[in-house]
Amino acid sequence: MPGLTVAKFGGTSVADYSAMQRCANIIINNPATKVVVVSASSGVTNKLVALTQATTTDEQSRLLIEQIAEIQYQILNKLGNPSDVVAQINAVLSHIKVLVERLVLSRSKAVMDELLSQGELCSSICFAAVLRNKGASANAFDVRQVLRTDSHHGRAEPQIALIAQLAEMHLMPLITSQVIVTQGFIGADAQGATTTLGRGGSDYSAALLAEALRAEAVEIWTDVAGIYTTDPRLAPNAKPIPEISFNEAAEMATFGAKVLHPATILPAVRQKIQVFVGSSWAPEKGGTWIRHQVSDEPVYRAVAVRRDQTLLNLHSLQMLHAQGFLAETFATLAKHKISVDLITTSEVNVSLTLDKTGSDSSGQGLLSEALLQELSQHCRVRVEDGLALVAVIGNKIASTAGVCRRVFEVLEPHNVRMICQGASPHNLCVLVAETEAAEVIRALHENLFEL
Ligand SMILES: Nc1ncnc2c1ncn2[C@@H]1O[C@H](COP(=O)(O)OP(=O)(O)O)[C@@H](O)[C@H]1O
Ligand SMILES: N[C@@H](CC(=O)OP(=O)(O)O)C(=O)O
Repeated sequence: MPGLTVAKFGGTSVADYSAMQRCANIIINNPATKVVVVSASSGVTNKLVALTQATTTDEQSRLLIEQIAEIQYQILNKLGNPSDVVAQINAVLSHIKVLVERLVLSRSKAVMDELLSQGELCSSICFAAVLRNKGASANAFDVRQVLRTDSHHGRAEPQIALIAQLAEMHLMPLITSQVIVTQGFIGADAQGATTTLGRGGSDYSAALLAEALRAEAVEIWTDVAGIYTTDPRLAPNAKPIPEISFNEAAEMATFGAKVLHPATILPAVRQKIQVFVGSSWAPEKGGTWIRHQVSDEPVYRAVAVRRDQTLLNLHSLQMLHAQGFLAETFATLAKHKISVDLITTSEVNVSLTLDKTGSDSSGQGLLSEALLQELSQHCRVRVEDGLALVAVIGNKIASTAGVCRRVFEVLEPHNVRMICQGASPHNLCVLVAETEAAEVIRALHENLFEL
């Protein structure tokens, strides 16, 4: 649809009534916004994840459900408790209780996904009501009617062609006359079972819907005024980036800039849809435009960090002058649905880090006992945790002289476990102890952006 904007509001932006009001003003001020994608109110998905854990006691579950209800009731109270909206929220809250009981009987991943989806269902119902309260014609819409995925619960794969067809059929006719408020993060498989796209997946949902509806722009409204040269919480001197290319933004997201989910960029790249990132607290501050082509492509664009990294070190004498060791290793990892991130090799060792991007919504670890046992059959396996991947992101990094010197001069006091450079023109990354990551980020940011 020409001129259409899809706007996504993250958890902090729809945390409570006043946050929702700020977002409603943003929507009302831009008549091009016809589709609104919301995350669960801040903290709700974490509480739902806690409810899925086998270790959570009945008493803890009761408290968690009470806290989730309290977040919704505070919003409803400020709205004057409209009876239809209260009834819808109560129905969701009752369903949460039913799902928690069902999980006690069977720890099914399908039930877990359905439970996790309830946060987004609540926030979309409340947010549509906030918009109506301000005079807008707005309704909540169940995204599961259009966001078709496979059945890989916890990390479902969207089915692009079907999403386009379903959106054309069910969503397009609605947006000619009203604003549709729908859920990020969740979808449904061919049987109608609820699925989730992995933690932080609402940005991805917004981009998928924008692609399906052939929108002109996607807006990601969050709690920072755009993408910064590094996480402003880590380095107070981080600067906002007014414009950035798809490639650079994708690298930043992949390497841990939490402000954007890594998969968000894919639909935008496919359809050349520009993406805006801004602050719902201060929309007047502007933000970052992510575009296909940008006027400036500096060598150093940003520094990002991805925490909670696992290094897998595989040692085997069979590797020496032999063929097939890596093929066998990767086949085993693929069988266990693990994708490898970084890799370095020596004569008898391979070190690799695991890709946790869009990791399973249930928060379960990637390395299962079965996988480790299978790998141990053909090599010695050592697992190192507590690591963080720090990435310098920019352009022509691999072909610019002096980059390594500027990066390594600040790394001197730190033990670097692994270095990857050269595979991509857009990054240079180092693996360091998680406890040193913040210091490494600050030092790199100072050296590359503040001098
Ligand atoms: N390079 C960066 N630029 C801006 N924010 C960043 C960057 N890296 C990490 N962040 C963090 O991302 C946060 C926003 O992401 P998130 O909390 O997932 O938002 P939301 O709940 O709106 O989806 C910011 O508060 C900021 O701390
Ligand atoms: N609520 C989901 C999806 C999401 O994207 O949230 P947020 O936009 O707040 O990161 C989560 O917490 O993972």
